Amino acid sequence: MAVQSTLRNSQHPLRALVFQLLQRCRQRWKGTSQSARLAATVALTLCILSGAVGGQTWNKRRSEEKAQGRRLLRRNSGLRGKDGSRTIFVPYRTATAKVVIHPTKPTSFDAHRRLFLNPPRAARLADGQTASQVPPPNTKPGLNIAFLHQFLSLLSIMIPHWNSKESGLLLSQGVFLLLRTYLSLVVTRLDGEIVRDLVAGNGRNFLLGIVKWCGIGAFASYTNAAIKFLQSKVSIAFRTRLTRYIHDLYLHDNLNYYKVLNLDGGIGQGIDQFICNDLTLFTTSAASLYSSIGKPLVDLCVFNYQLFRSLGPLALTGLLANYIITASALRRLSPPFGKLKAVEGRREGDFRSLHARLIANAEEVAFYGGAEIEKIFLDSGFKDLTSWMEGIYRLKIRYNMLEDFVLKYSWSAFGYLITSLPVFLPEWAGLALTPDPALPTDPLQAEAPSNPQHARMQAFITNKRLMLSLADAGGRMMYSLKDLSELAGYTSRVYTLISTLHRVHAGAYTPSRHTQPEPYSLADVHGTVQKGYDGIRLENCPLIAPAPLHQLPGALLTEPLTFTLPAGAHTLISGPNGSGKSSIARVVAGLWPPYRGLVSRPRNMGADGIMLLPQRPYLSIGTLRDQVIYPHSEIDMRESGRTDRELKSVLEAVRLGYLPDREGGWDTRKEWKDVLSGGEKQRMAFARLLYHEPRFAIIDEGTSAVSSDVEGLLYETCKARGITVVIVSTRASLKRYCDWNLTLGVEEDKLAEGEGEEDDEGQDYDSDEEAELPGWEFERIGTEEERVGVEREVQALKEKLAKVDEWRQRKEEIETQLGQVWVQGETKELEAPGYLR
Ligand SMILES: Nc1ncnc2c1ncn2[C@@H]1O[C@H](COP(=O)(O)OP(=O)(O)OP(=O)(O)O)[C@@H](O)[C@H]1O
Repeated sequence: MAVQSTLRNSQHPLRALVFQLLQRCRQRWKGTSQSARLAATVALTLCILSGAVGGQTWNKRRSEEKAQGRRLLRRNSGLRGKDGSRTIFVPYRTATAKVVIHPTKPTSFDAHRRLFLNPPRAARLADGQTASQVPPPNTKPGLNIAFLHQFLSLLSIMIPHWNSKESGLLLSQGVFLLLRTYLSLVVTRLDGEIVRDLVAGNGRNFLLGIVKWCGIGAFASYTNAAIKFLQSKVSIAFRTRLTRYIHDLYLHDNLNYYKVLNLDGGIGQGIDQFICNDLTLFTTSAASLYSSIGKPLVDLCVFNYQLFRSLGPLALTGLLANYIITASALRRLSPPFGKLKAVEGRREGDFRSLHARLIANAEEVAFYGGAEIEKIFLDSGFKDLTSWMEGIYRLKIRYNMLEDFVLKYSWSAFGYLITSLPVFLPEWAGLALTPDPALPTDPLQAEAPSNPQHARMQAFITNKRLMLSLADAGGRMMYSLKDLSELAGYTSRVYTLISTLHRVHAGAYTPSRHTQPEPYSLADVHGTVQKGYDGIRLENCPLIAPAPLHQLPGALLTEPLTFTLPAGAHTLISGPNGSGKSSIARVVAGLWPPYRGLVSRPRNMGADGIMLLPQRPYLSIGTLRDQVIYPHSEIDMRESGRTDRELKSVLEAVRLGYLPDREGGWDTRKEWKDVLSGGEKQRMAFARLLYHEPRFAIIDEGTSAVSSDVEGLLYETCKARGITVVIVSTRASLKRYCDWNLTLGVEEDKLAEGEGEEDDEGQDYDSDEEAELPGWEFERIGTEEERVGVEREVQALKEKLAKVDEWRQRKEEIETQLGQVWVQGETKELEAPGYLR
């Protein structure tokens, strides 16, 4: 009995609890009166009845919802709630599943901005100066305070309230994790008992032990499966929260999706890699962290305690010293996994964007036959990625060798040493040597082995298993440290994405203290945008093409513009290529910031406001109907009371009335950008214009691929529907549809002729720097001056035409003279010229 483990002395707490509860219920039932039992029966009957009625109502509502879901799914549509939420239906197995999406509240963005744009000084680590660079570029992803801050900031998005779904999932996972540790303990004890009974030749107890083993095994398997399931659920829940948050911020009305790529430039072009890949890796890693660190931590505490009881304080001290020494050695020798993972993510993103580029421009590349060169680009992108990954694997070899040796072999050798303590040094062994008389007697105690050999065997097996479990827990803990470093890398990527989006959203481009912003950089924006003006107005507004990175200065394109377009002032914006015509549309749409001056425009985009048709026609995914009503969805269309019949008349107005029949109806889904021709795409853009009927429309080269007979019809139809058109084009012939002409890129000398006139309008051309810039002219089409000019031109042409007969006669004379020379040559060969002789 000297080395008998005390594990067998403690009563099963679960068994005791169940027993106690059953006892209490039995006593209560016996003590209740007849009337109380009657009341309970009536209450139970009522419960069953109301449950049945409720169930029926629920079932009816559910089948109605299912039918509605199927209908809406077919139409690519959904429902909109009063609180701004959207209910959509997605295919799920053979039916549909209802998904309610609540938009992120603006106040949540405001609350989070502090976390993402102004982290505590300690969390910035490398650079406390640069406020607009969060995290600063030289902060290395790794296990440091910055990581803690970044992770907690992301956690506040992933678990917004203590009573959210994610907290519930984590709690249930925690319960299962504890249960698994408890079951491991039970298995450990059972293992010792089975071996003991086997060695003692106690067949009945041995078989009983095997049956118990199988029962516990089944339960443990369920527990393991439940833990994995809950881990995946947590990962998906985290990903859903973060993805929706990022989508709300990215696709905000503030046009962050354009600005983050074209103005900020902080995260390059690979934002899709951040959202689709890095976010998944981060959430998977974060969800597994809970079980991969939580479980070993609990195991370590419980198993250490059991070993302490079994093997004594010396063993515990040895174990703890072993952990501390090996953990610090591994940490010191481990490569910077966080940083390596972050760079790998960026290279993956670069490679992915090369493919995305090829997909988007497949036709153009095919026309040029550019497969070879594109392959070189792709191969070199892939080479960059693989050479980086090979570097990581090379670094890992050394570390994995060390890790394997330490965690598998040196730890088990150490374990044998520890478990041998009671054998070789019984006086150092644990509390098992002095059984506590106060402990309740185990029912199996009676069967405790009387043979010290068997007892020693049992204790050894139990302790060995405990040591193995402990080594396993410790090993997992060490592996988790590596996972933690990788998580730091993913965290840094996701945090960088969200902080950049917040920076773009808030326009937080303040220069660092004691420094001046670069002129015309994003920190030097002083213009004003006035929304709600019934027209388009620019006042002293220079056109500046932003630099690809927000710290750099932008490029001035023209002198400051001043013009006003009220309703009905149809205008042509013309000028040479690259003079900044489309840039005016960008400034008005809010894509580019107003660096100086004032920009006024209607408040709404679309109906009763302003609409801009881009130079490259865009066709969205979805049905044919979705192409006409874009950017409306079918929900918006139905809510505004529009019908398919109206859509048909809109298509007829742009000479596309044949499309619904040709394509098989309004609900047909196709890759429309490949189905429609260039001219059809442009006419579809006009169909959208006629559907939305804005007050103002800026049409950028909107009819360059449309046949000339339809071109006039499109503009005239727009004007007839009360849309004020602003045509951006290099073709002066479009003047005929306009009343005003804004010409950009006007030569300096031509501008000088009208300088006095411009000065009267109060424009400022004094600056030497600005005087070198191309100028502009804004004039009315069809003025007296222009009419006289055109008449003079016509007169000149008439005079030239009158001379045509005279010139024709002269031409004939010359031809006759030349013919004579040739006739001479027919009879007698012409002599060679003198210089050849
Ligand atoms: N996103 C951008 N970032 C930086 N510069 C840009 C950007 N977009 C355009 N530019 C530059 O701004 C200048 C004006 O471009 P814009 O597209 O307004 O010219 P445009 O007059 O419309 O030309 P085109 O007649 O060829 O369409 C060009 O030199 C162009 O290189």
